[in-house]
Amino acid sequence: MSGLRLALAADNAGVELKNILRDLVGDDDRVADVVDFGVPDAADDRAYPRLALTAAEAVARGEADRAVLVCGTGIGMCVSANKVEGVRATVAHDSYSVERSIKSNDCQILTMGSRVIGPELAKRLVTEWLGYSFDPSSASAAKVAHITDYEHRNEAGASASS
Ligand SMILES: O=C[C@H](O)[C@H](O)COP(=O)(O)O
Repeated sequence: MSGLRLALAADNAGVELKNILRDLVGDDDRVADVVDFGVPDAADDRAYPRLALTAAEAVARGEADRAVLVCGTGIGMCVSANKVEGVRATVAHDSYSVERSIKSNDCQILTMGSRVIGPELAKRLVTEWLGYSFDPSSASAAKVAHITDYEHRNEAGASASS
């Protein structure tokens, strides 16, 4: 895959790792553009949902193809981003989960916890993550479509069992 437009965001717990990852992806030929939604440094204490929702909305609008979001655990960023319609976000700190988040689940957003993972492993995982793409002709596609269908039906008041 080439020409990815990436969004990045972090709260003050994750900003140091986010900035390290920004340098990494900025040097990656597979990345066409990087938008950093902040925070710029640890003095900025905006809460993680504000950063996550801003970045996830950019993904939902198609302004970014994918995003990497960092907080202390990755959990708050993940929970927040998943509230945005059309977004599939996951926290992942291991190689297999990172791979399957794309190949099985077509997740556009990877979240990480700076208090969970070290910078070198995080850099390696993001480098791997950039190399994966979802195959819309795979058996996984219908499963992901079920999620999307639910979102659309839920707008109309349907239930998960319908
Ligand atoms: O999931 C939340 C993040 O880890 C955040 O960086 C820290 O949140 P807290 O201050 O509420 O623990």
